[in-house]
Amino acid sequence: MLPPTAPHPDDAPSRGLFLALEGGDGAGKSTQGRLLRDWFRERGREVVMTHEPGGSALGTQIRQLLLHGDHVAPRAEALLFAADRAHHVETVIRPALHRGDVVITDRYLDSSVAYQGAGRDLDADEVRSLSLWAVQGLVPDLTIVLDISPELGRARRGAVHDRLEAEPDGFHARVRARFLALAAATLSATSWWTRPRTPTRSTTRSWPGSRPWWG
Ligand SMILES: Nc1ncnc2c1ncn2[C@@H]1O[C@H](COP(=O)(O)OP(=O)(O)O)[C@@H](O)[C@H]1O
Ligand SMILES: Cc1cn([C@H]2C[C@H](O)[C@@H](COP(=O)(O)OP(=O)(O)O)O2)c(=O)[nH]c1=O
Repeated sequence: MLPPTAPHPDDAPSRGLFLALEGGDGAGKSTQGRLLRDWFRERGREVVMTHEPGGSALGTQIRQLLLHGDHVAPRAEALLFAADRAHHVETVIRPALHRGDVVITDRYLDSSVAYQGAGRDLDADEVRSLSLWAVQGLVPDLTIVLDISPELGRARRGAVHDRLEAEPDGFHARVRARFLALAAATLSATSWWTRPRTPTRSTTRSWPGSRPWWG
């Protein structure tokens, strides 16, 4: 496992707010992200809405390889998601937080733990520490996990499937179980040493229709 890296000097407590939306495919992350963005904008905050994989120009190319290319070996897959995340944090997320903006990302580190660490046959702790190394310990102030069953997720997505979405329901069931376990472990075990004052919190709530989950 990779050793912990020193916190990045830009991650001072005075920076912006970093929120991550996580969950299975079709859980409603984009929908809730837009509602959250509007909520903050109505209150005068600058909001950067972004996503992984592909939240940067380089990331767009990595996304193509990951989601629409041929077979990718599981370890190569984990490294490519981590590379996308490293570049995304360095060029998009950290500068926005430094300006004091609210950053809302559709997927972040927990997606790698769930998809590569539980969906694939990789060690989840190793996958987490790979990503923590890639982002120099930057964890969200709040992670919101939206829960969905593999069956409902598939029904919502319709006929179009990328390489990960095309995995069988058993894969998505393992991913779901890991997301729920991450949400249950309200304070992530790794966040306290990276940024003790702003630990990652996770929660699960169901919500009716397309209302915001906090409404
Ligand atoms: N609460 C909800 N109830 C029913 N359908 C929803 C709900 N939230 C989102 N949807 C629909 O499900 C589909 C996937 O939603 P989306 O927000 O794109 O999910 P994700 O970003 O997690 O893949 C979309 O067609 C969206 O309109
Ligand atoms: C960020 C991330 C995503 N993924 C997967 C989850 C999704 O199946 C896929 C793409 O993300 P997704 O949010 O579904 O993108 P979109 O809604 O635009 O299609 O990548 C991982 O396997 N590991 C990761 O670290």
